[in-house]
Amino acid sequence: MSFHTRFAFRFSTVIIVILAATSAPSVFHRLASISRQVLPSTVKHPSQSSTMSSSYPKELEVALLAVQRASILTKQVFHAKSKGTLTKSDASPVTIGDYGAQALIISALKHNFPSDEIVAEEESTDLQQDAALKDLVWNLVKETKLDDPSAETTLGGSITDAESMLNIIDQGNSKGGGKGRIWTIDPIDGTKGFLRGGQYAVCVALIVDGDVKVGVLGCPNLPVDDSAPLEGGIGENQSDAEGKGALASAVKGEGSQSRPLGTGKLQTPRKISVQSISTPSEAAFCESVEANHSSHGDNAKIAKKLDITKPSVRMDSQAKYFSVARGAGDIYLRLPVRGGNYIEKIWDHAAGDLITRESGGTVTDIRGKSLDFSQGPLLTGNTGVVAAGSAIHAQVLKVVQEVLSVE
Ligand SMILES: Nc1ncnc2c1ncn2[C@@H]1O[C@H](COP(=O)(O)O)[C@@H](OP(=O)(O)O)[C@H]1O
Ligand SMILES: [Mg+2]
Ligand SMILES: [Mg+2]
Ligand SMILES: [Mg+2]
Repeated sequence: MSFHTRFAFRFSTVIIVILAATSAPSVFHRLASISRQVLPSTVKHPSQSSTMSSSYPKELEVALLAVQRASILTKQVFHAKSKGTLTKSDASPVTIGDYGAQALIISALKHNFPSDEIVAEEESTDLQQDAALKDLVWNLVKETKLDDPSAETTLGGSITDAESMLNIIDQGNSKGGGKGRIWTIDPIDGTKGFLRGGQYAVCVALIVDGDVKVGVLGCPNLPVDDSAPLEGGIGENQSDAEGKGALASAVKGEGSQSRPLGTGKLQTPRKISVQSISTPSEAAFCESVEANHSSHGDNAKIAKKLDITKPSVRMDSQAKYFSVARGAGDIYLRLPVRGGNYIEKIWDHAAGDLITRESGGTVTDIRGKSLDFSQGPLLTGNTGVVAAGSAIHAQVLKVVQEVLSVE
């Protein structure tokens, strides 16, 4: 790094620390006031909520609270001018928000379920080599708390110092697989969306013997209102202003729910379900903003063949799964880019896949196979994703296969 680059970086580091310190109270205040205005009914304590009847009550409660707490951290970074961005070896971005959220989530999971394994997206190597960035992440992590002390006690696992934080980030290094209890974490899914002020999601799922049992998605920039129309555009005007911030969850066999994201006690959840359209021509469909993550051209051909007239809605992250699951969108296509050989990662899909299926949707790859989370960190057995309401999925898949010439 040249002296000038180093100076510029240090300078931006100082600015972000100041911004984080000065903006945090107002962000908290604003969030508290949002939850008072929009969310009148709060549950008394998470353990008394509807998570009680679940077959994974503790797992669901901890995952919900962990996502909620990590989202407080990501929202602070979202509002900061400089987000402490590094470029990883695969040329993708990672920010102090990704590292901080991962540290907080892993500490809660390890505290509550010490023998479970974790497959998480980030690792601390780049952070170890950058003391300024590490301090920045540590400052965020140590300051971020839910505003309900009993929820903080439930999460537990407070991190003592920056070095332990690095160690905790790297506890998400399990190789995954088809045996035992494995959590998968995407601390910020849609980092590119996060950086450009669009949609992003904090994602946690529990996989047991290869099968997703619990899924939670925190989407700070999605509307609280499940019936709000899908927002288009690439997201410059998407934000976590009043009325935004939604938390989706599902437990296998028990349906799926949405609730306001909040900052402390879990809010009362509502059941969600896909929209009951029976013909794809009425569908609203969503796709990645990034053209190299999913083939926009093939999506357009498929939409045309299905007589879909509404323009596709482009949004980043697993917010797409959540949108289909609550009936705001109807179809999410993630089609392999021609000539590419990308293999999808489990943390980009586990929570969204379960939430969509538990909402009455069907999720397969382009061959009609269910997503297989038992193969390690990668979805090596699958190509692409076709998610839609069960009533229209077969018709959509047929056209996907025609357009992509899938045998
Ligand atoms: N060439 C590629 N094809 C498909 N997905 C890709 C990709 N490169 C990166 N991704 C994944 O796409 C995710 C974002 O998805 P979307 O485009 O739906 O927002 C990224 O998650 P992260 O942002 O967590 O890194 C990343 O894992
Ligand atoms: Mg990433
Ligand atoms: Mg991701
Ligand atoms: Mg990510």
